[in-house]
Amino acid sequence: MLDIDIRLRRGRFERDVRIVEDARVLALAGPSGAGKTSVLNAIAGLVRPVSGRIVIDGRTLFDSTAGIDVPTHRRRIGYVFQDARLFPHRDVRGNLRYGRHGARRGPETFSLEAVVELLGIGALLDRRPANLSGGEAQRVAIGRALLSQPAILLFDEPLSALDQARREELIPWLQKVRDEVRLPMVYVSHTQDDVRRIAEAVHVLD
Ligand SMILES: Nc1ncnc2c1ncn2[C@@H]1O[C@H](COP(=O)(O)OP(=O)(O)OP(=O)(O)O)[C@@H](O)[C@H]1O
Repeated sequence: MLDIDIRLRRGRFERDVRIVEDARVLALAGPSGAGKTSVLNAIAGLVRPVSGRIVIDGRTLFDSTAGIDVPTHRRRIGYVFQDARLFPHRDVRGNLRYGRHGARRGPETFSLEAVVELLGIGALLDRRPANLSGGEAQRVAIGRALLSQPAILLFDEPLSALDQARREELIPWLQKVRDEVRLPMVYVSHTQDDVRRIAEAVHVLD
């Protein structure tokens, strides 16, 4: 599913990362500063590796030898961050619709109705982000990512800004997304508990 062999450089940080993994849902673990976010950003096309290749689900996104560097907007990435990063001036419906801007023309895999149903956010559609709990905001952020019709979902510590109760609330939704959308997922986390409950395999960057 994931075939990554890259050299990363971020300022003075430099390391080789090699991940060859068949599992559909992979967790990336490891200490702070190990390069987890940099790997996600390299997959998303936001950080350019010095060299190497990134192949996901048979699709080559980057290959320095072959001169391939697919632009970010063509990579079909759904990215969910620590904080939901919703637009404060738009209601939930408006935030979800924004996800479609990034979508390619063509058949829609994830419709607004299906995403609202999947994430249980129908009652929130007219609310502004300021009136959502952290967990609700993350569900909307996941919905927005799905509406961009991604081929892969990237999660960068989606629980880490939430308190324990909200984490417990969000995990079943993440499991539902994992089981129902069947996309490749790369899930970065510091904590073993959510890794164990969400991922099929773990790759440790140390
Ligand atoms: N734009 C940048 N310029 C210089 N150095 C950077 C930049 N971005 C990241 N780094 C450095 O690259 C290294 C890896 O950072 P990265 O954020 O990928 O690690 P991480 O494993 O995700 O860490 P954390 O768990 O703390 O989020 C760190 O040493 C960081 O300081």
